[in-house]
Amino acid sequence: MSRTHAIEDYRNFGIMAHIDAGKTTTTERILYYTGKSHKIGEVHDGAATMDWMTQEQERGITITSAATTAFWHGKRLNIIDTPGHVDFTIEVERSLRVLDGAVCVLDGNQGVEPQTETVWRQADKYNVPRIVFVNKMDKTGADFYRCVEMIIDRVDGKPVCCQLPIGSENNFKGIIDLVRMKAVVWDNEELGAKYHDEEIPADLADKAAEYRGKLVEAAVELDDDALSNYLEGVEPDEETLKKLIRKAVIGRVFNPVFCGSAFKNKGVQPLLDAVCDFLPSPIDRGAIKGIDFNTEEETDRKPSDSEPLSVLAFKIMDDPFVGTITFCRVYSGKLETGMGLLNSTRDKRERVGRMLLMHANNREDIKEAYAGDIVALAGLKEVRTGDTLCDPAKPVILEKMEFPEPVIEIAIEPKSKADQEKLGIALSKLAAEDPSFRVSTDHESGQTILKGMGELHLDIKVDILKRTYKVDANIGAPQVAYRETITKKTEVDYTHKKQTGGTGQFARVKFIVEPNEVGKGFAFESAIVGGAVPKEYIPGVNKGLESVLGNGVLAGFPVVDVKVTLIDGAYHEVDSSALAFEIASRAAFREALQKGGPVLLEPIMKVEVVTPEDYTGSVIGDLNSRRGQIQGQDMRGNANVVNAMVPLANMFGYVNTLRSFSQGRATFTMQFDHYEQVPSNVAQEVQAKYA
Ligand SMILES: Nc1nc2c(ncn2[C@@H]2O[C@H](COP(=O)(O)OP(=O)(O)OP(=O)(O)O)[C@@H](O)[C@H]2O)c(=O)[nH]1
Repeated sequence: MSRTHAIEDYRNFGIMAHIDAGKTTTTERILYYTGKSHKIGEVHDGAATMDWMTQEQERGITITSAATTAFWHGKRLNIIDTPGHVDFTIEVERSLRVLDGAVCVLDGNQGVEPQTETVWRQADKYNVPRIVFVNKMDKTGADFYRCVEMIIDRVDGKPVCCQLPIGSENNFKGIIDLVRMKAVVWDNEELGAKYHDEEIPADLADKAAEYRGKLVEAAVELDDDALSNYLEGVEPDEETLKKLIRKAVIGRVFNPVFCGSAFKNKGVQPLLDAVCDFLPSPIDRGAIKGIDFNTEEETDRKPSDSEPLSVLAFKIMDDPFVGTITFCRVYSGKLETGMGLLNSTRDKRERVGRMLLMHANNREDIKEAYAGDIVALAGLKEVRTGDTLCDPAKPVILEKMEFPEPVIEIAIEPKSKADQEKLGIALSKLAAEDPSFRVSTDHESGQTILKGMGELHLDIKVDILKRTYKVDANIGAPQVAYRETITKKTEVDYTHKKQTGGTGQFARVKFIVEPNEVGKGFAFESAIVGGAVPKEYIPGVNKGLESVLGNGVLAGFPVVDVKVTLIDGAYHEVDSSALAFEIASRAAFREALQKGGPVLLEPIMKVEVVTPEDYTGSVIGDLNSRRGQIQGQDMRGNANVVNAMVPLANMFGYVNTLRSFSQGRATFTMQFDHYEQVPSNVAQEVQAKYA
């Protein structure tokens, strides 16, 4: 066996969108037209091929990213489904890492929505080239040109139209292809599989000429020859124009815009052509950066089969038939079944057992995979999302992923010993799959605490625990993940002395404890000169300090952004030990936190409410009563958009409140923004509740 497609003919791409913009429907159509899926699974039937898990189907949102391989006009497409819900941004980031390009799907009526903004910015962060598909052109109120404007206003994108819609709402018939200057019209049969070229309708000729002009002007900027020809009145031919657009996308100079209606089966095939023509191949993306496992020096891996093997695990899933499967992207080299690998992130050996290629409705066992491929490996022992797998003889660690801190937590109490065991196994699997989901044990109560990015995120985990793993448990109410810090610099001098029969314990430490920069966490430094505290006791000091970090003095929340400097101390030849220093440091640190003006910090969420004008007053009044700070208001179409910063503590159950006073017409999204000091009256309540 060898490669079926040259690496230049690969398109690893994702579809990103705000919830409900039509990602799943568009993906379904793509799979149908590429011939791998024989029945279109409508989302409202809950049968969409990309929606794998029951939980997702019931909720109608795509939670997990699955990767599917399809073929179109000689190109090999790996479609990586990215979830749109705000609680799962981590999944979006994770898939963005392994994409070479993306299609950003907009709802033609809603345009750029809050979550579109979020994923757009994430795509900026990972330098992902993208094209835009304005979907739902058949929907009442759909407005292609407004969507294009919103790409500029909302996300500072550079939209350039490559198509224009013909008709809209019920009369949406097809598109004008501005590259070929042809109309493309769909026949209403075979689910839109048939379509044909026509001349551009006379009433749209001027508009088409105007937008063609804009497209050509933007494109010729990318090439001196094309520009000078253009200035002399010679337009680029079709092939040249396509090349220039491709260059613009890959260099992230502008974002070509396409349109259609996935649901009404129009526009998807030209979108696939655009994916092939304009999105980058792995070669266009170049080498991936990494760190040499042995020398820790920077290195890279070129997208080539002849380079040493490097593979990134980006998604772990439990599959009912195969067990745990790990979705991986091969960046360089050749991967074969039976091969021994190094998980360089964890310094653990693995063996490639089964290797699968996922198609829309079947999975194919394969023996070999090449640079650029996205495959699923079954039976790996200990791989987590973000780990690198590589050739043990040429080990490399590819870029590490960063994950935000969870802001919400719930306690879970298994009902029986058997449930306790099932819970343990299930939690370790869930945590491996999703690094934004954490598990810890409460110091005092001994309860198991689940931590996540939002209410829905944890809801879904609990659902999986109960249904997939059959864990019977009591679940506590969701709680805010508070933190503690200090506001003042203090000095403490503490001596631990104990005489018990024979040898005693003696240790003295003197610390300066002060606020650290926000977000910098905890820092410890020893400024001891001379031998006031011998080196061998420093680890004891550190251990003592760290033992306090998980359990602050106000209400037992984690302590953050504190800096401790050891400036002096004393020891005793016989009675001192690391343990004595640990005890002294622990007590000293607690004393310093008490004296340092301790405060509680709470997560503040960025909230955006979209509401019909009639309810704007109630929305604002309600947000104010939730300690919200209104940041601004503006109009989107005929709806009012209210932006606010609101403490997470006051956002529980907001979805129901909003729904009831707006008759279900207002919607909202929120995401974590920053931690902020809790006002003192509220802090007292929190302390009373937790302390
Ligand atoms: N009118 C119209 N409705 C569409 C179109 N595309 C999708 N829809 C509908 O919009 C709803 C959401 O579509 P999905 O494909 O599930 O959207 P999604 O972006 O995958 O949603 P999540 O997976 O929940 O993020 C469904 O009811 C679709 O039938 C379209 O082109 N026109």
